[in-house]
Amino acid sequence: MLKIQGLHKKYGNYHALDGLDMELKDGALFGFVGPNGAGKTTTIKIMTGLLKPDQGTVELDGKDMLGNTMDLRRRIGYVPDHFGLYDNLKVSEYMEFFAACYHLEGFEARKRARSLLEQVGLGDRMDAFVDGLSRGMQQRLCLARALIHDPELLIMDEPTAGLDPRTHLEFRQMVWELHEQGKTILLSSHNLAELSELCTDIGIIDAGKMVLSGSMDEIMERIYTSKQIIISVHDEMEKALAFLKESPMVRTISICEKDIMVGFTGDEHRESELLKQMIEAGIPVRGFMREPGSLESIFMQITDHNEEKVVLSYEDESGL
Ligand SMILES: Nc1ncnc2c1ncn2[C@@H]1O[C@H](COP(=O)(O)OP(=O)(O)OP(=O)(O)O)[C@@H](O)[C@H]1O
Repeated sequence: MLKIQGLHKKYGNYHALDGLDMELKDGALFGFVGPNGAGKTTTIKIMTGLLKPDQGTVELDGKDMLGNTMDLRRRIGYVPDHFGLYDNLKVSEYMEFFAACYHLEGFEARKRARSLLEQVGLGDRMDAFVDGLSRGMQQRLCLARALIHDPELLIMDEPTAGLDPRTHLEFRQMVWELHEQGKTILLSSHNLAELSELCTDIGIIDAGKMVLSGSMDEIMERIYTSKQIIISVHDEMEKALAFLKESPMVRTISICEKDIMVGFTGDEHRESELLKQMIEAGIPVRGFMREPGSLESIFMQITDHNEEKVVLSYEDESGL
């Protein structure tokens, strides 16, 4: 649906986006994750036509959008990180104001506003003033506003920042329902754990570049296979090493104290095959396990610039 290629954006001498590529598939619930200052908001502002990049393309269904921001805005609903609400309006007036921006007026506008407000749980707040709403309610109002023109793609920048746990949970439920109803959704956050439970796809941005992206299943598989297998054998170390060198799925072998660390490209099934073959070859295996690791630990490694980037080196080698 949305394809971004080679985005560059500088603020003065600071390179906020440095050749960012990104693809958002039709129907995806995409988690756009990165540490503070990684370039999420800058990317989102370019996607929504609010900021011009120095270089790069943004296409929606194969059509260039940078020169066609009116079309872009018709097809996208945007919830910014700062709500920018008009405090002195009533909730219903606020919704009707935005409906009018999309040429929706009168009965149709009121009907659509009421239906959206009910959907986000603000049906009983039509006559309340916007500035009297709690932060969670203002967030939901912003969401209703972003849906007023029934956009195909909904983009939300850090939507859960500052929400208490209960409101947070309700918000996630709402996002999930919108996704079930067929909306393509992009949510940004610096909290990977939060998005990994909700999203179908994840893109991790760091220092203005997309460093890892794909469906949750693909990413979990990559993470799993990027972890080494730790094998310990009773004596017979040489025999074990000779065997492993011949195994086609073994990518790297190193020795750490008495353990053999094996970079292995196979899945869980292949992993148990390897163990079986080692035992059948008469190697006295005492221990055999994958290194523990999680999406969160990989995120920390990717975004900690002092550490080796495990997933990236794996990606480079495997060509995935
Ligand atoms: N208008 C601006 N002028 C100068 N620098 C800017 C401007 N907007 C953003 N930046 C800088 O560009 C970098 C990327 O900012 P951006 O807001 O896109 O990151 P982000 O990933 O959304 O961060 P956060 O999670 O903190 O909101 C940051 O270092 C930020 O300080």
